[in-house]
Amino acid sequence: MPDAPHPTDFRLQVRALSFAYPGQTRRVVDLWSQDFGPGLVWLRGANGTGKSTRLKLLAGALAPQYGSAELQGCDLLRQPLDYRRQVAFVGAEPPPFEHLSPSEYFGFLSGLYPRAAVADWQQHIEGFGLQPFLGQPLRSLSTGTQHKAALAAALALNTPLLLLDEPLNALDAASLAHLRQALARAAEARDRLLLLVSHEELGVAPSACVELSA
Ligand SMILES: Nc1ncnc2c1ncn2[C@@H]1O[C@H](COP(=O)(O)OP(=O)(O)OP(=O)(O)O)[C@@H](O)[C@H]1O
Repeated sequence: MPDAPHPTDFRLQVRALSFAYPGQTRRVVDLWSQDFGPGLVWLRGANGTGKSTRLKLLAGALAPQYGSAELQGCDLLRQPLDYRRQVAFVGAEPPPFEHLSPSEYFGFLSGLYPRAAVADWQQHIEGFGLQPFLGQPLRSLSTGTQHKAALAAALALNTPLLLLDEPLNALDAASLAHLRQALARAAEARDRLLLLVSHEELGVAPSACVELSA
């Protein structure tokens, strides 16, 4: 008889998720079904295979025309607030709320996400060298510094699902080393998933790779 699932086990089920951008007939994501367990999963594929679009769909930032996803028993479409409280996403765009400083940005988000941890935020501030920028509006910071602030905040929210789009891009050596430590920890986790898209080598062993074909 199979073991009963452990209460902390992680589960994301994607079912027939389908999406075409407005005004286009071609579906960039077409009936995508996939089961994900915990750890660090690398979503790979050639340019234009819809990797970024898939992360945005799973983040709830784009609405699918068909299909859905279930995260820890919460349905993306039927329970959107409960679902989104379990997801953090860092895309290619600068973080929203550009008038806020990194400290205010994390303070705002930590009120929305139940597992956000100030101690983790401080550890990522240090790892990404963000101390000098904590009080400055995000919009006044360089693109790389904004990206690091977004990564630090997303990592410190400790959501069951963390989605990162090209997180290694444009990072200085010390920040890259810090992010790689975080990726290595994510690969060991049993109660959460870090799903990432990267054209760069990760520098750590992922738990699994998902290869998309054109
Ligand atoms: N906002 C948008 N409006 C219309 N089409 C879009 C939009 N964003 C992406 N696309 C199109 O959707 C397709 C998939 O794009 P997406 O960025 O998801 O692919 P990707 O696999 O992440 O690509 P890459 O490896 O180049 O980053 C592409 O053909 C792209 O031109």
